[in-house]
Amino acid sequence: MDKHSILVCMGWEQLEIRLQKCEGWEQIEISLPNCSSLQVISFPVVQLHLNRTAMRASQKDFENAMNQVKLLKKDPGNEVKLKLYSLYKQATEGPCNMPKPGVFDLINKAKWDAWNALGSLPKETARQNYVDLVSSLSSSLESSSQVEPGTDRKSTGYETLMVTSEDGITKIMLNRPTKKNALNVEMYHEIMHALKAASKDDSAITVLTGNGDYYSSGNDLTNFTDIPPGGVEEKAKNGAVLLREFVGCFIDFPKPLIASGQCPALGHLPSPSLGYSIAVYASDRATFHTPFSHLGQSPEGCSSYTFPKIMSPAKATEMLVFGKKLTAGEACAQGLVTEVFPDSTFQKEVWTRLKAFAKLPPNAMRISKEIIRNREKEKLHAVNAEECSVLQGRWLSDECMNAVVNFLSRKSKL
Ligand SMILES: CCCC/C=C/CC(=O)SCCNC(=O)CCNC(=O)[C@H](O)C(C)(C)COP(=O)(O)OP(=O)(O)OC[C@H]1O[C@@H](n2cnc3c(N)ncnc32)[C@H](O)[C@@H]1OP(=O)(O)O
Repeated sequence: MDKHSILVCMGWEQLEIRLQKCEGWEQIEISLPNCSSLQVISFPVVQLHLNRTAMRASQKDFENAMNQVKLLKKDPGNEVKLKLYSLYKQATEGPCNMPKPGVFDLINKAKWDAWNALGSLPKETARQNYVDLVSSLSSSLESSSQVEPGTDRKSTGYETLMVTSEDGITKIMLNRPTKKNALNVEMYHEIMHALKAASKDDSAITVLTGNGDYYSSGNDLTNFTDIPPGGVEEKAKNGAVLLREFVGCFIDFPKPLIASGQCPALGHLPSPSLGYSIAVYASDRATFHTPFSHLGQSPEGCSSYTFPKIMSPAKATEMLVFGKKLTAGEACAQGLVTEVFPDSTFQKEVWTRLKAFAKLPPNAMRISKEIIRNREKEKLHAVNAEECSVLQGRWLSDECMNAVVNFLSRKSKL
C-alpha cells in the first residue's frame, strides 16, 4: 500500500481507497472484493472507481473451476446447474446469440432462458461469478457432508438407499422419502450395485422396500431435465441403456427376492420388482399404479410380458394401457401380490415370516428359484430390450414431454 492509500473497514469487508490527483479532479479508487463490475460514480469533485481488478478470476481459475464441477460428489440440483451453464456460456461466448428453442424443447429452452437472462454481463464478470459459484458450491457440499455425513451413507456406503444385512436377510430400502422414493440416476446405479452385492453376500434372501409414505413414485421425472451435450436424443439413448441394465439386474438376480410394501407404489419400480419377486407382501394401505400412458410412455420392467401372464391380458391392459390403479386387495386377487396384511401389524407379520424363510437352506432356495425363472430368462431379456427401445422413442415424443412439463411446472421445477 502506498502512502496515499488508506484501508477502511466497512463491517463486512475491507476497502482499499487510493487517492490521486487527476487533471484537477480528485479521483478515488476503491477496491471492493465482492463488486463484480467496474462502476464509476461521479461526484461534483471526485470520481469513485469501484473495481476489483485484483480479484478478477484468471483463465486458469476458470479452468480449475470447470474441473472442480466434474468432481462434485453431490448433484447440486437443476437450478444451480442452469446457473453454471449460463455463466459458462456467457464467459466463453458472451451474450446469448442462439435462436430461442421451441416450447417443447424444455431443456434447451430452460438453458436458453438462463443464458439470455444474463443480458450483456461482461465475459470477465461471468467468469468470476462462475468461479465464485463453484467455490461456494464445493465448500457447501463438502461442509454439508461433514455436518450431516448422511447416516446411511456412512453406515452403508449408499446415498439413496439404506442397506442392512441381518438374520440371513439383506434389506435394500429406498431412502429418498422426501421425494417419495423417486428413482434418480444415482438410485438406479445404487440399486444395481446393492443387488449385485446381495447376490454374493451370505444372506439367504433379499428384501426390497421403501422408507416413508411411498414405496416408490417411479422414475424421478427431473431425470428428464438433465440434458447432456448430445441433446435429448443422447439423453433418451442413455436412459434406455440405463433402464435395460437396471431391469436386467432384476432378471438375473439369483436369490429369492421379496418386495415388501406398506404404502403406494407408483410407476416403474413395481414392474420389475413385482414381476420378478418371488413374493410380494403388501399392507392393505398399499396401491399399485403404472401410469405409463398418462406420461406418454409405454410399459417397462418386462411388465408388457409378465403382467398379462400373471394377471390376465384384459386386466393387464387396464393397468398398463389405461393406468388403472389397483388396491392391494385387487392386486392380490389378480396374482400380482402374494398376500395382504393389515397395516397395523404389517411389519411384525411380514418380518416374522421373512425371518423364518431366511432359515431355509439357501442353496435349495436359490436352485428352486433358478429352475422356476431360468426358462424365462432369455425371453425376459428380449422383452426388456424391446421395451427399452420403444421407450427411447416415447421419451422424445411431445406426449411425454408435455406430461413431464405438466408435472414439473405443477411443482415449479421449471
Ligand atoms: C430411466 C428409466 C425411466 C423409466 C421410466 C419409468 C416410468 C415411470 O416410472 S412412470 C412413473 C413416474 N412417476 C410419476 O408420474 C409420479 C409423479 N409424482 C406424483 O404424482 C406425486 O408426487 C405423488 C402422487 C407420488 C405424491 O404426491 P404428493 O402430493 O403426496 O407429494 P408431492 O408433493 O407431489 O411429492 C413430494 C416431493 O416429491 C417429489 N416427487 C414425487 N414423485 C416424483 C417423481 N416421480 N419425480 C420427481 N419428483 C418427484 C415432488 O416433486 C415433491 O418434491 P418437492 O417437495 O421438491 O416439490
